[in-house]
Amino acid sequence: MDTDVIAEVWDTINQRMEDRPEGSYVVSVLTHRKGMDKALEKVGEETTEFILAAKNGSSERTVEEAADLLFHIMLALRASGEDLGEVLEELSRRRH
Ligand SMILES: N=c1c2ncn([C@@H]3O[C@H](COP(=O)(O)OP(=O)(O)OP(=O)(O)O)[C@@H](O)[C@H]3O)c2ncn1[C@@H]1O[C@H](COP(=O)(O)O)[C@@H](O)[C@H]1O
Repeated sequence: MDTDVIAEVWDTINQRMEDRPEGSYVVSVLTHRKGMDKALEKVGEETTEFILAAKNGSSERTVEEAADLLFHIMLALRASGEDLGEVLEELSRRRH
């Protein structure tokens, strides 16, 4: 399982906010006029889509929607000024 991809995507999100390249989805969400609400709105949408996919029993859609949800949670974390590393450490502390 490639767990490094989470850290890599987080780094890309931070890099996009430094470089602000044209056409970047990350930049479009994180600089939206609605501010953090845009990222939170996307988390809400993707949560609903994930629930529907899981309830419908579609394996492919469930995987895709879970990826969308995880990604948008990362964007919302960044919009909140939180560090993904702290979340991963919290998860790590809960292991028993
Ligand atoms: N993982 C993702 C990722 N997952 C989903 N998305 C985008 O999220 C958007 C929203 O998905 P929706 O399901 O809501 O689809 P939609 O029909 O386009 O809906 P709306 O955006 O119009 O509301 C889509 O445009 C997808 O392209 C992503 N965009 C970027 N990434 C990662 O972020 C990195 C930086 O992306 P850029 O900022 O675009 O360079 C990429 O290299 C990827 O690693």
